[in-house]
Amino acid sequence: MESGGLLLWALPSALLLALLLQLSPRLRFRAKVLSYCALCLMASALTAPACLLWNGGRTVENMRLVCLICLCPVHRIIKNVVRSFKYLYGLRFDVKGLEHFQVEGPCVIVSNHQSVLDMMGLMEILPDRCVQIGKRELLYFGSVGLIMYLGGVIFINRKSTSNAKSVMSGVGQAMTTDNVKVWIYPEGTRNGNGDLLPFKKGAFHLAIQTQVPVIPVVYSSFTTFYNPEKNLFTSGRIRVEVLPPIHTSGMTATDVTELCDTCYTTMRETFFRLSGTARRVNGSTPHLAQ
Ligand SMILES: CCCCCCCC/C=C\CCCCCCCC(=O)SCCNC(=O)CCNC(=O)[C@H](O)C(C)(C)COP(=O)(O)OP(=O)(O)OC[C@H]1O[C@@H](n2cnc3c(N)ncnc32)[C@H](O)[C@@H]1OP(=O)(O)O
Ligand SMILES: CCCCCCCCCCCCCCCC(=O)OC[C@@H](O)COP(=O)(O)O
Repeated sequence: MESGGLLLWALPSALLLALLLQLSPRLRFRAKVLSYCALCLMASALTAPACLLWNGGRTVENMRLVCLICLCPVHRIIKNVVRSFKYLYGLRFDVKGLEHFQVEGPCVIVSNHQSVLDMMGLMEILPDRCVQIGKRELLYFGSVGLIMYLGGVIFINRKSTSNAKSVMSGVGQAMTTDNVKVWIYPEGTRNGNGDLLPFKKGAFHLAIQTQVPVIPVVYSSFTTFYNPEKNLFTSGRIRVEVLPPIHTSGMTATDVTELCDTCYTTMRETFFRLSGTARRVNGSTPHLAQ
């Protein structure tokens, strides 16, 4: 019989999979990360048509759509969908300093970047009218690329500094004319080793060129609950702090390095404080040591 045959195969296969997952921590870790990717892909595929229908294309307004599903007046679809993921993975965010986002007009937000899980931390506190800078390759991640495109993410080619610089100077103009905030990960890549990488300078050039404040945001280290080397992915608590804005009015291109160093030092100290880790053995600051 059809259903009998199905049961004959499906049941032992499911049991075997459960046993394998139980036996192999690596497999368990991979399965959990894969489930996160699949969730992102699926949620994006379901959300993209709503964004397209509502606003007819790419706009920062997609971040604050009326939620058609629950009919709440000011729900922001992408933000709220991603915010719900944390319950599935048992993650909690303790956020401090949200009042610092209350600046008039545009600003550059800089934060540390540890893993793909950062998307949850980003959406947890994302202010209105804020777009992110992302690597161009993300555009090709299927429906996730599409939802990022629709949400207004600005894609840069990291391999070409001149291309990235010209894209970012276009961003500067849009920021002031359209009153848009920009979120940048100044480390330029993910880094989960319990410290910050040296900062790239694009974010600080942008802030000075447009004379807007820089607002640093720091997420505590994920290493206690998420560590690919140790196949660790459990529930956990993330401390988040939005730091006071650093104003750039009057600064010129010669101040970029100093602004970058100030942000780096402040964020690194905050990172260690939030993570409950002491400074690295000799307390060296790789960025300043270069
Ligand atoms: C509904 C369900 C949905 C579920 C799914 C979830 C969807 C969620 C939706 C939406 C969330 C989206 C989230 C996206 C997240 C993406 C994350 C990433 O992809 S992170 C990687 C890419 N981001 C960056 O790389 C930015 C930071 N990078 C920079 O700013 C760099 O500075 C860059 C690329 C512009 C250049 O990088 P260089 O590697 O060449 O290094 P340098 O040292 O910074 O620059 C070289 C020289 O050029 C000067 N320079 C840089 N920028 C300049 C400028 N604008 N003007 C003049 N000079 C500049 C610098 O001063 C430096 O010169 P001197 O060494 O100081 O002499
Ligand atoms: C159809 C093809 C499907 C391919 C797999 C889809 C995987 C979906 C993953 C969803 C993750 C959500 C967004 C991730 C953003 C992110 O964190 O990207 C990493 C980059 O910032 C830094 O890149 P890197 O230099 O590689 O560290």
